[in-house]
Amino acid sequence: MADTELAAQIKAALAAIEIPGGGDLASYSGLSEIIVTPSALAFAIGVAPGMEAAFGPAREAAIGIAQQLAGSRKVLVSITAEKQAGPKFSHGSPQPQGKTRVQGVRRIIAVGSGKGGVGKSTTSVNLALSLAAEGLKVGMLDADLYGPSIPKLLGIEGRTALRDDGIFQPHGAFGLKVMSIGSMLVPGQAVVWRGPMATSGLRQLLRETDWGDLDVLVIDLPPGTGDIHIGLFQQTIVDGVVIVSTPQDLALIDAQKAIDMLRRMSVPVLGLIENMSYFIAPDTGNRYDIFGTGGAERAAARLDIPFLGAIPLVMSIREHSDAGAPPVALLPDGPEALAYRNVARTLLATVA
Ligand SMILES: Nc1ncnc2c1ncn2[C@@H]1O[C@H](COP(=O)(O)OP(=O)(O)OP(=O)(O)O)[C@@H](O)[C@H]1O
Repeated sequence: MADTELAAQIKAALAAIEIPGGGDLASYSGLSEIIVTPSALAFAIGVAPGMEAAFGPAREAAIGIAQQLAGSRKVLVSITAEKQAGPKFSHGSPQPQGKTRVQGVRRIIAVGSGKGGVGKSTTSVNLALSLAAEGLKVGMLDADLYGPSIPKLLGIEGRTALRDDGIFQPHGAFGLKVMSIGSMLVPGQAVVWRGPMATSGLRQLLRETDWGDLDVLVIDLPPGTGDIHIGLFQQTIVDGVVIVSTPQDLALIDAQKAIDMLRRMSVPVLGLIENMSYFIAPDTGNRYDIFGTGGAERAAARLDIPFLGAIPLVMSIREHSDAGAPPVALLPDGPEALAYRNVARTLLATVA
């Protein structure tokens, strides 16, 4: 059956569910679009603030109905309270309420960047592997719902992450426990989740994954500052965020914006990593500071945050990463891996 047909069939079946205040779920204006992917089915029920609990039974019934029709797909049905007026962050989002920890996860370190393409995901993966090399139990969550690249970087693309009881079973990759929205998509498929639905999709990935017992969960955030960041920081205790930047000024200006948001939301900024900092010539091994030196370090000092280190621009990082063999796993004692591992050690010293 085509995805659109299945979505229509589920919507029709939701007419059997009564909602608080009268009426049925199928014709309720707060019902989002029903999204069907090869291995997941997701929709959200938007409710007025304070009505979340009242809609609980309708959500349960919707999950039951959707699951019957969805086959082996993982069903995600979220209740999202509409935004209410209140003190504004950059996006006019609600004030943070109770933040909680994720079961079994001792620390969460998120990796962000001011803009896309600075190598945030590559850095996240190698940072997570470097923390594991220090003897920690490490998990990795790809929160970049709009461009999940972790499955590709860790060589788990195209593998679904499901378990019978509806709880996600993370993938094992190079000793990491890994979960990504990308595990539910076919390669190249765009994610159409937006706004509150993306936020609650991420919440489910975070909370409904069997992480077991982790010392650290590294979260690869989307670039910039958006609903996903705000939702995560409002609901979850994040021990700190590491910002990845390239040496160019423009990228640093964007990084400053991200740091500003974190400060406004009282999320600790653990430090700045300068990626693609200098170029190592593959033939001679000579170092070239193609963007000048020390830009990120000076920016870190100006922003009063730790400078965690610099990662060189090396062709082999790109080639190996894009082939699903991250340098820290492939050659843990190679020069590229050592650059990441030094950053991880500095980070651990900073956190300690
Ligand atoms: N230090 C590096 N040396 C060489 N290439 C790198 C380095 N870091 C990242 N790259 C390459 O740069 C490209 C972008 O990296 P990556 O996908 O990690 O960026 P990103 O900031 O996460 O991007 P997006 O915003 O799209 O998620 C990739 O092809 C990656 O292999």
